[in-house]
Amino acid sequence: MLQAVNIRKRYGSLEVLKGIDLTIEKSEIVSIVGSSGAGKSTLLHILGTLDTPDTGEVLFDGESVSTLKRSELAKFRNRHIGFVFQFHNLLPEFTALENVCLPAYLAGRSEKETRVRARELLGMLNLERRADHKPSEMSGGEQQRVSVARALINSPEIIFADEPSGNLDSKNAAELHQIFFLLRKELGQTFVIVTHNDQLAAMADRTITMRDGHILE
Ligand SMILES: Nc1ncnc2c1ncn2[C@@H]1O[C@H](COP(=O)(O)OP(=O)(O)OP(=O)(O)O)[C@@H](O)[C@H]1O
Repeated sequence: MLQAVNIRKRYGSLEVLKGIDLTIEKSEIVSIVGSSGAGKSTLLHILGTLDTPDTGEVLFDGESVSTLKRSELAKFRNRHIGFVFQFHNLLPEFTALENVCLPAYLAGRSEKETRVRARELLGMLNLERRADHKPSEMSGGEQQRVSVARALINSPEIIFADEPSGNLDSKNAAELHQIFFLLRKELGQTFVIVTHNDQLAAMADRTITMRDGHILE
């Protein structure tokens, strides 16, 4: 599904990624671990097309995204990729349901169909009773689950998560991790997750360890 070929990235004199090659298969849950500054988030942002490599290529289903223009890339990202970050980034003035629906509206999907799907996803994530609540009226774990529903609304091929449980207590973190595996079982969802959480890394199908801009075998 996803292939990265010889990805290099430099910030000034600092070479952050030093030739990364990796492949992600459909329905895999892959964790990326490594010490602070190893280049994990930089790699995730490049794989997720939020950032561009200096050299190398990212291919989705064999097609390179490096030739896409900025506007085409935004459209591609909206349709094919979901993101979950450490801080949920929900819009505070909107309800859970509205937050989940937004990426679908941006993709031009109908309001009626979107709201039905958003309610289904909120139900899967045990949030049906929170649909009309604003983020400030929900717990941290609930807010993060809403951001997972938002990431899923356009049925992306792949979800990239950067420290998704980094801001949660251990109970809510464990619940979120179970949800990733539930979504893989129910929807065949593919995940690439940067994490410092040993429990999540141990549960993943595959763990990629980074050190100093390289992947350790
Ligand atoms: N926009 C940027 N400009 C300059 N340097 C950057 C930029 N983004 C990242 N870096 C540097 O690149 C290196 C790798 O950063 P990155 O965030 O990818 O590491 P990480 O492995 O995700 O670390 P952490 O676990 O602490 O989040 C760090 O030294 C960081 O300071």
